[in-house]
Amino acid sequence: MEKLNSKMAHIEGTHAANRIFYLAVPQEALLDVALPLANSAQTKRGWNRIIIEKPFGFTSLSSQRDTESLLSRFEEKQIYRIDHLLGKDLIENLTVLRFSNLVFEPLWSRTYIRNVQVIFSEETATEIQGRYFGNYGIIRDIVHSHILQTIALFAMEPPVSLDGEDIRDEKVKVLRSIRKVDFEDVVLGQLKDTSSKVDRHTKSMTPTYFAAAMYIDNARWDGVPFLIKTGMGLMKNRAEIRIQFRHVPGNIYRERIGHDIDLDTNELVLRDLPEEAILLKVNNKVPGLGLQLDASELNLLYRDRYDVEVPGSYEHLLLDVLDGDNHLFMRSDELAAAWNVLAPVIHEIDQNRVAPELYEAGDKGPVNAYYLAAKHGVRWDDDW
Ligand SMILES: O=C1O[C@H](COP(=O)(O)O)[C@@H](O)[C@H](O)[C@H]1O
Repeated sequence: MEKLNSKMAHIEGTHAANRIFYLAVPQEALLDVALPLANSAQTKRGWNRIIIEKPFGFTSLSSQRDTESLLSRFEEKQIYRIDHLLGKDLIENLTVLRFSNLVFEPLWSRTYIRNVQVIFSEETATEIQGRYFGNYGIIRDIVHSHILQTIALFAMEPPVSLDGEDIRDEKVKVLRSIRKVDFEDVVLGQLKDTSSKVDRHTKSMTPTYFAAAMYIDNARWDGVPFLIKTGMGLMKNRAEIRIQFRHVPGNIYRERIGHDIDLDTNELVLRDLPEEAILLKVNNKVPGLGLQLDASELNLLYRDRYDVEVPGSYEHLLLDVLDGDNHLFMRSDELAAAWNVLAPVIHEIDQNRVAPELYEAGDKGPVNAYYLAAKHGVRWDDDW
């Protein structure tokens, strides 16, 4: 680190200079790199920021130890825990849509929302063959940061401003309000594969699929199920948030809808994959004589609306680091709160060697996820 410091000082010359250190190192090596760096490689002629790649700890305890050590050498505002999936436009749009349109924010609560679904699935299964995923699994890799941060941004109260700390203050309140997940409301899956590498992980029982029902115990979200499902090696790449609204009370068109009323409540879909779009399902009169209703969608397909190249999510987040905008990066208290949500689930899995349900590559994932959703009054809509 001293050599690194001299080398950088040589490049910087006599100019004022800021430094960003980007650490994509195994979690076990984090402190071995970060602490000497803090001692010997920081510039005194500008600011220093440190980017840390996930996973953010292996257990709640190891994460807490890492955080304490990091905070003994760095200030909180220097630390950027990066999860590139949070750099997707879908995530930023979540708050833009909600807080800059009058038509959404008044509906954003238990009064009008029946359930929320957060879905992230990937076709690829290559990642799970690597050492990292094989050891960490989908809960630490995707749920801990990506899914919980998405829920926090979705469910938070309006922040005082767009300042990173104001947004983080609201996110942490949501994370701290998530009820302890009931293990009955968890489905674990593992990709069935006959190749030797994956077979090794099959024996390790690392989950490659996770579905759960979560509840946020606060005044805004009391009783609203947040259904999450995420997995690798599934039938399609899919990243979306689906918001299903309640039934229209005393709907005078009930008879005209013609089929299952459950299918015909309004639904808002914010989608990143397979392609970026915002969809709103509304009931509409079928053209022609008579009065028959049909569920159609108002469709904002990005590729039709915008002729721009969407920057990669790393580009977005690295620019945020340069700008000192930390709202999409987990603060230490958010990290601890996220561990509090998931640590009991991870503990239960490890303690009782809970066997995941096996599923075929290219399939929809464990059938139990469908029972789980039904138990909470949700039907996964795989087609719309
Ligand atoms: O962070 C992660 O993201 C990738 C997916 O990233 P994308 O940019 O290809 O959408 C995922 O495969 C990996 O498991 C996870 O750690």
